[in-house]
Amino acid sequence: MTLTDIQQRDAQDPLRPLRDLFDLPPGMIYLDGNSLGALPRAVPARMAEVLAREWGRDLIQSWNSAGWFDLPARVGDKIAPLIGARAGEVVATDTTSINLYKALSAALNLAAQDAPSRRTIVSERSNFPTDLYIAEALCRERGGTLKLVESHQIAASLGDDVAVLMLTHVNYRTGAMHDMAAVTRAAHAAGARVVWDLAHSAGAVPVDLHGADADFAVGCGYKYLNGGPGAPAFVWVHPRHVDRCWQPLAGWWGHAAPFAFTPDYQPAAGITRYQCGTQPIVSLSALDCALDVFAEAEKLGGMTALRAKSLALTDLFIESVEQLCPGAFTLVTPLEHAQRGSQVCLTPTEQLPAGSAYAIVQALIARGVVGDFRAGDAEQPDILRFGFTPLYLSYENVRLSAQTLREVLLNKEYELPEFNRKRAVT
Ligand SMILES: Cc1ncc(COP(=O)(O)O)c(C=O)c1O
Ligand SMILES: Nc1c(O)cccc1C(=O)C[C@H](N)C(=O)O
Repeated sequence: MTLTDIQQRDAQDPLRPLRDLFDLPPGMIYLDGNSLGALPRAVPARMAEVLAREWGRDLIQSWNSAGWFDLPARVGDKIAPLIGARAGEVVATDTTSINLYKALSAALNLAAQDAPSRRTIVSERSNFPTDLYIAEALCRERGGTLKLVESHQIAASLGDDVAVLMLTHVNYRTGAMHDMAAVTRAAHAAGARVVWDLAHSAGAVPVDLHGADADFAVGCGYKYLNGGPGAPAFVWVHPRHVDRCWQPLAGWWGHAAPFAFTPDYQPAAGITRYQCGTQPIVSLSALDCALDVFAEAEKLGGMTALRAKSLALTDLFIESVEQLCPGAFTLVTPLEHAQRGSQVCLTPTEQLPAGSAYAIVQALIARGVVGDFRAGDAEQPDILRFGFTPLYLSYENVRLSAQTLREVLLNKEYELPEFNRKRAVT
């Protein structure tokens, strides 16, 4: 595809107006919205209002007058249509790790009621570590077993000991996406329930939790939902399960009558019981405001249009890297659209020095193309990871990123010492 073709595609892009809703540094091509979403332009003014008026002037009254107390549910209602949930079924609260603890624990509680011999949690070895750590801790606490398998072994691993299958919909290192409906169907047929981590899906790919008949889901607020660093996460539980048991962090925000201050715990009906304690209202307000971008996106075709553009962007990046950096990288992300999230991951071939992935990413960042690096081990290769947020990226951005990658390789910039110094966050 020529530059003129690419520019024509941008000119015809129906989602083009959405880019103006973001405040991105001039000259930067931001390919890391899968780790920390960009700042929506409306957020700073909203934050100033929250600080000056809601906190500064109205103080304690804002719990009622500014609706602070209901904010987790209101933000949840904005997330619900992006993940195929209904109004009143989602709360924005706590972190993904904490919500996972609550959801997994509740799923184990359901199994303890329905089929007490089922005490195993199955997950993928390549799942994001926090998911595995939380599952491991829960199993230690409750005497269950965590069984880790490869992707192709999931169906075969669902024996009659399995209570829960815990999966991340889009893998953080490879960008590979599960068929949520098919996997959920297989798990249910085997007598297990499924907890889905939507960290790399919510706001990036269409998700239909009800359509897939999922059981539990959690996800991040700071990635494709653009809620800002440390933004609250979210949790959803299917209505058939939600009132059947407590979740373990039964704090007062999940009580049926929190201001009755009774000594005993009575869980609130529905997803409210998945709240624990006082929420970070300033952060929640930023996420609340950031989600308005998706209301604008809805007018232009919503998640279906965003998905079409995301696939076109990742296709163009894959094609451009093949053309401009021939033989330099192996594609880690699946080529098949149905199996691809909204990111492209590459690993260097033997054409490049071993261990050069980190330095290549740093050299790209120095040139204004921001992706990230994920370390590998004996089984998994080092990875250059590029997230493509269709809300604010253009086709020209994509071509320019591949051209910049070519220049980094031609100039051997990965050899420079300043790009080989490892920082704490990669
Ligand atoms: C799949 C997945 N789950 C969870 C998390 C993060 O969880 P938390 O928000 O608790 O740090 C991430 C990324 O940080 C992730 O990629
Ligand atoms: N959650 C993060 C953090 O607290 C600091 C730095 C990066 C992150 C990330 O989002 C990592 C991310 N989940 C990943 O997919 O690698």
